[in-house]
Amino acid sequence: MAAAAARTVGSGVVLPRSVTFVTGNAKKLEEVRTILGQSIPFQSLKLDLPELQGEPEDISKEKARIAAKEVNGPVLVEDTCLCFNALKGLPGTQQTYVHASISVYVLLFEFKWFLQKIGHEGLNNLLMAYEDKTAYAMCIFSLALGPNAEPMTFVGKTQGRIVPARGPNDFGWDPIFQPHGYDQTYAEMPNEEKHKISHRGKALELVKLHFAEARYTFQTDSTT
Ligand SMILES: O=c1nc[nH]c2c1ncn2[C@H]1C[C@H](O)[C@@H](COP(=O)(O)OP(=O)(O)OP(=O)(O)O)O1
Ligand SMILES: [Mg+2]
Repeated sequence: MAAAAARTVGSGVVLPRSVTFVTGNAKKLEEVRTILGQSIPFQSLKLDLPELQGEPEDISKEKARIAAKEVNGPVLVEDTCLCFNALKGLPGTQQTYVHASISVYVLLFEFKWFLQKIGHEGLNNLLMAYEDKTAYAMCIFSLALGPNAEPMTFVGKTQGRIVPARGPNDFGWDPIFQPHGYDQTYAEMPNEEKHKISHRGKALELVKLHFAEARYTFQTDSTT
């Protein structure tokens, strides 16, 4: 996971200032604020980072590199994707992965544009011909301690399935994702419930753990 983590664990590394969480997505920021609470001092910056392509982990790391240069300081970014386990030959997707040993294709969407284009119903329709409606939500946070530091990544995954939309429509594909073991969609769940089991909640637990171990201190602590 974190290449630089070993170097920082227990060392109390001094950072020039608190970490900036960079995102253009207000709902993400709201969730990150709620989940992190007072555990990590951070400020936020609204910046539309480029929608990159490639392996999810590389996308997230590259976002962090770009953001760290912009901010010229420590940054945290994240990239989220929804991955359908059994969907072949979808036109126009960015990535097609062969999954494990069985030749099931996993399609990774950049949902920002995809969801906007075809909507919740469209996403359900894509799976109409397939028995396998399973999917997973994946969130990859990248932490770069500065513009020249190699980003560390923290991955959270939640398994579930794609269902016809239920619940409030105020965050992306929340209404069509029903996590395994629950009879509610993300959108129907109370926020605290979602955060306990969500891709973002899990990834942020790892981020918190890293901060607890690394014991960063900040030269100018501009906690907002
Ligand atoms: O928990 C979530 N529940 C439902 N939908 C979600 C969630 N998390 C991200 N999403 C949506 C937002 C965007 O349509 C796409 C991810 O794209 P992604 O590039 O990571 O987000 P973004 O461009 O909106 O913000 P950013 O500036 O941080 O890149 O999935
Ligand atoms: Mg984005």
